Amino acid sequence: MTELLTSAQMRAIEAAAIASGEVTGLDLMERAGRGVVEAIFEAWPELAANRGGAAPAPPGYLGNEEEGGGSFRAVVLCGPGNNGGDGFVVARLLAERSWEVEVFLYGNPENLPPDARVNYERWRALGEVNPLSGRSIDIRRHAGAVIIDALFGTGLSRPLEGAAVDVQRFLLGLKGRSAARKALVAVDCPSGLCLDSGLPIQKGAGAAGMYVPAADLTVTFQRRKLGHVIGQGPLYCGRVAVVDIGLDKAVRDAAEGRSADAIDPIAARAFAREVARPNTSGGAYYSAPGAVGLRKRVDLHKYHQGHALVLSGGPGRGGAARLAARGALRIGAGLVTLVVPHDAVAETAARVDAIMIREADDAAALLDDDRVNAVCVGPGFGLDPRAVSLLEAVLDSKKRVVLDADALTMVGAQRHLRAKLHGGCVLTPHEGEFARLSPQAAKKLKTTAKSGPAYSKVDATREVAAEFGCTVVFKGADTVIAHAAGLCSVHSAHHDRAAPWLATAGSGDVLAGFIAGLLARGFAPMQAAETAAWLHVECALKFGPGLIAEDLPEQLPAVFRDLGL
Ligand SMILES: NC(=O)C1=CN([C@@H]2O[C@H](COP(=O)(O)OP(=O)(O)OC[C@H]3O[C@@H](n4cnc5c(N)ncnc54)[C@H](O)[C@@H]3O)[C@@H](O)[C@H]2O)[C@@H](O)CC1
Ligand SMILES: [K+]
Repeated sequence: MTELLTSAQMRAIEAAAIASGEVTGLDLMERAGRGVVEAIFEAWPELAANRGGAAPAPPGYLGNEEEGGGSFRAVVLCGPGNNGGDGFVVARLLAERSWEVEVFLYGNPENLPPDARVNYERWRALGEVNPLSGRSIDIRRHAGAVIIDALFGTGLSRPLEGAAVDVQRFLLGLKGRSAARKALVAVDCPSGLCLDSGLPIQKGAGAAGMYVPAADLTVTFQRRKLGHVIGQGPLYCGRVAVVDIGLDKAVRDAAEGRSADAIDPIAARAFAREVARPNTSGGAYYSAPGAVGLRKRVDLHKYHQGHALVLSGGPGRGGAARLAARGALRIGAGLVTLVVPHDAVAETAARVDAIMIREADDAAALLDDDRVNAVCVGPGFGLDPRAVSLLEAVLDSKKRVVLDADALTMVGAQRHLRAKLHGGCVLTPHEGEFARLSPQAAKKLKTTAKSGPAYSKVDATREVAAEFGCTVVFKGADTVIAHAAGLCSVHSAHHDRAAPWLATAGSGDVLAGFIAGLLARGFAPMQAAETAAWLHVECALKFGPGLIAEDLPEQLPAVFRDLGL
């Protein structure tokens, strides 16, 4: 798990590091610019060929063809703040490697903040700075160039205007004509994108994302920001490289609440974390939540691995619950029982073997049984009065429960059910279900952001988790998981974890079953949700294209083997 920072958190961490005397702003800017250059060479090794990166470059000239190349070209677009400052560093470092570098500045050099100003002057010793305008960048002259977007980073607070918009349009015009430019590299983020939400900051609705050209590579510093992994961020950012600028300790101190006064306010707000490979060590034992991991202890029999109930709908509607039950069993619950209405028993019995079946009339007795320690309710469940009273009984039992699909619809519509939610509940809405749970939060999320930081999926998920007092898993390619107390994780299924074929009927039912199975095994709700979200994508990646929901639980054995279980 690594921290995902907001812009304010990053600023405070930088400020605290500078205030501590450990580092100066100029050092950080130099490391940032150097990191961008190194990330470019890592992404396109052929670009590192100029001078082989070895000989110190003589300053004061550009594009010396005789000095071993000099044919690489960069256009650096610098903005009015420290993001622009990073751009001047990049320009200098590339020029020192004999690149032809052309630099444009949006704004008045007199108004640059001090560190950016220093780097502006250092660049001026090497080359010119042109005022930025849409026309100033000639598409033909810059064919084949690497374009560095250093206009705005974490400081973006309002929509782009004037020449900045012209330039964005120009860059967008290049889209699809890959021969025209070598690459678009964004410093910290593609300018116009809000790094707290992954949403473009823009003037009007309808123009969604119009002025944020998608980068091929985004180079950010120390940690990914939320905007890199949620909303439209992953689409705009391209590949994201994270460069160490020496603030690792400062980030960890802040996240763990060890910081000096300057960072206290952010330590109080929980840091968001990125969901990573789950912990596989330790025993999972349902009576001892906390000491958990995916590895099963050899000395425990099936009752010690928990017993999950999955509530099913009526005849012809049990497929979703069966998928969830299969998921719960495969992920390691010791026992899984499908609870089905009387008239659906025969149909269900014809479809399952290792999963037990009980009639819905027995639900009360099952919910009274202490060995039953997790419930999954919602997939294919129905919305009729029988469903409502069963859901009520489940919530009254205070057992850990995953609420999905129809259960979310009922909770969204009925206040008295909502009042029964508790800390052991995990809600797993997709976008439509989320809007039923909280129309206000969904509306805010859909409103065009005219100023930064924009309201984000993390804000929305945290808000609903706090309001309902439970864990909320807001699904999507960016899955956000929030705990009532504010703890929050993001699982971003993009780039090397992109699994678009997960968007298939029943895949959410399997996820609900995975979470229920892990709850049965003794995982705490937040941990069950994080681990299930990771494994769900892992199963999809393992199977690949052509996946249908039934395939997901069947990939778990191979995934577990890969984890060394
Ligand atoms: N502070 C530091 O020590 C470091 C900062 N770094 C860089 O600095 C960036 C943040 O710098 P800044 O805080 O100066 O912010 P930016 O450079 O992102 O933005 C500059 C300024 O532009 C103004 N602005 C915002 N939206 C605008 C708009 N639409 N049109 C015109 N002006 C607008 C704001 O006043 C903002 O302060 C990071 O993204 C990163 O690239 C890195 O160099 C690492 C070290
Ligand atoms: K930028």
